[in-house]
Amino acid sequence: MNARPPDPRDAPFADSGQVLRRLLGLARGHRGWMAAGAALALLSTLSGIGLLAVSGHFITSMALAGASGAAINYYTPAALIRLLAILRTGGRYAERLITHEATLRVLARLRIWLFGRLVPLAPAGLGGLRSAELFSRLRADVDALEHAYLGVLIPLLVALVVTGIVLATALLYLPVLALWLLLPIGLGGVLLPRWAMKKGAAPGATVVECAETLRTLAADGLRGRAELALYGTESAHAERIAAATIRLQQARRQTNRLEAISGAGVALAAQLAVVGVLVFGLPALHTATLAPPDLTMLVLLAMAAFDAIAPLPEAWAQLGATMASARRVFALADTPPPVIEPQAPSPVVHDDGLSIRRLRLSYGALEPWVLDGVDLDLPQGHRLAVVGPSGAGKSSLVGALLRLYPYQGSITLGGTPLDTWQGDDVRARIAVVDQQPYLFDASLRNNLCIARPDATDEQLKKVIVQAQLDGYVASLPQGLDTWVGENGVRVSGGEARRIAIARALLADAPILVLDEPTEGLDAGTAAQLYQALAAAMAGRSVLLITHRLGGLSTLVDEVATMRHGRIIECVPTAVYLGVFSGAERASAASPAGQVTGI
Ligand SMILES: Nc1ncnc2c1ncn2[C@@H]1O[C@H](COP(=O)(O)OP(=O)(O)OP(=O)(O)O)[C@@H](O)[C@H]1O
Repeated sequence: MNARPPDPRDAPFADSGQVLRRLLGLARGHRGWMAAGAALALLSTLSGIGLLAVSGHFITSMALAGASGAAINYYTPAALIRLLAILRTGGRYAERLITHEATLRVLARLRIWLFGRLVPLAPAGLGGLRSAELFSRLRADVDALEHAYLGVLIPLLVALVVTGIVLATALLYLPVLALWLLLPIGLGGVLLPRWAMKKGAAPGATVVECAETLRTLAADGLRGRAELALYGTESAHAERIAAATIRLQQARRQTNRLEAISGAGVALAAQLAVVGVLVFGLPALHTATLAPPDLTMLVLLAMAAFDAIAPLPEAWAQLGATMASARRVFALADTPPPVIEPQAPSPVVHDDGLSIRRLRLSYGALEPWVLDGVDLDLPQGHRLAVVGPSGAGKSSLVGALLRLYPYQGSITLGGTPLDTWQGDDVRARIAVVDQQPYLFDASLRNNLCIARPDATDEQLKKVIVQAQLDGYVASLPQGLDTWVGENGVRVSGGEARRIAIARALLADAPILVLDEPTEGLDAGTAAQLYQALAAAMAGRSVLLITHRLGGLSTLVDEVATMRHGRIIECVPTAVYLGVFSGAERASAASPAGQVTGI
């Protein structure tokens, strides 16, 4: 139950064919769009090639007819040229529309799929990844996967069909030419792409890795810009960005060099093909085994074949980066959830008594136990404070209660083990105000309504008063429609905490867990808040985690002291506050003096 979550960055190298097949599997439901896009790409390419070949043939025939004075039928080829021109232009337009529609649909599906796989991993399974890295996988890596369809599958299909047609035509007119063409086609269409793919794998993966490092450094630098400026370390941070940029540039230079070499290689192969047509075609003209218009047509067809082959080496060189992105996405998606949902969840009970026995929790296989045998009871309707020095494990206890982290020992809710509950059912019965509550970049109303999307104005008003926020909201010109900014930058720490308390109260859960709810509040507001919470939670359970002793007796019946991941005593609040003076108790609970009176 307490296995260390695997680090997604240690993903084993999976073979590219498997990765591509898995990507295609995820495109299920949009394969019709993908097939239509591929069919249109073929139609427009073949129309273009047909246009070249028919025009060349027609112009040569006209020239010969003009020279010899013979009459030829020019209506049919002229009509065919017009038709092919329309098909090429219209086909190209429709191809762009449909292939992009297909790509966007597949990417949207991939993103939703990946997000769905991430949800059960949070927070325990994502501990090794920073938010910028996660964002990078959800956005940049998923976006890079479009190359698999637009840059690899379609060009490969088009090149296969086109070279097949060109070889078949050559075979029909001049079999020896078909044999010769195998050489430049093999060079430009098979050897160069293989070489480019092999050489492009390492720099491609470096490009992806450096781009992620740069995004992470930029995001970190922006978030921590005040600290960097304060300690004068902007230049050190800038140097790390510069180092990552240089590595990225070097890798890009390598991929560009590969593209240039393979582009030159394909151009050379195209020349070889044309030379071959002339070398074998001209003698055939003399022996009249080939007509002059057919020779023109074969020259143009050979050139057209290389228009289809030209994108292959570059596509294969970029495949390294695409595969690196795909592997990172799959490695993340395949991380097993650290907290496993039960196969047959227990039915929801209506007794909300919590009982904790021999609870142990660590944040990784090699990490120490931060909870090491906690025994604690919170019967229905009771209110308990857990106090103790910083690092004692108080917040970790909340993580275990919410089934956010795997644990050993037992926690029962209404007599039923918590690990037989669905995580969502547990979280519907326990509302939490976190130590660092997160506020979304949205209005105050939106931030509150996360707990209850259909909350009425009356319900909102009630919890705002209970959380001692009414004065603050009344002072806002836009009231509940006030924007709180990214992670609540436009509200103070104390206001953010009270918004989180109002949000938790709105959830109307039978158990309320408050982690340092009075942090950032003055003594008067804190005392009023405790009073209001005591009234709001009458008959329901409260678990309060705090360093501050002031006003405790208003809210809680008992105080449990935690030290080194264990509850060392649990006594009625009056006893706790009465036996020793506040100062003596503070030093008893925390050698560092972190448990304080307000
Ligand atoms: N996500 C995490 N990953 C690894 N270690 C963690 C994590 N969260 C907490 N810890 C460690 O667990 C120990 C207990 O932390 P916890 O936050 O539970 O203590 P606390 O009693 O709530 O402290 P405070 O009063 O300062 O909030 C600490 O040593 C901390 O470093």
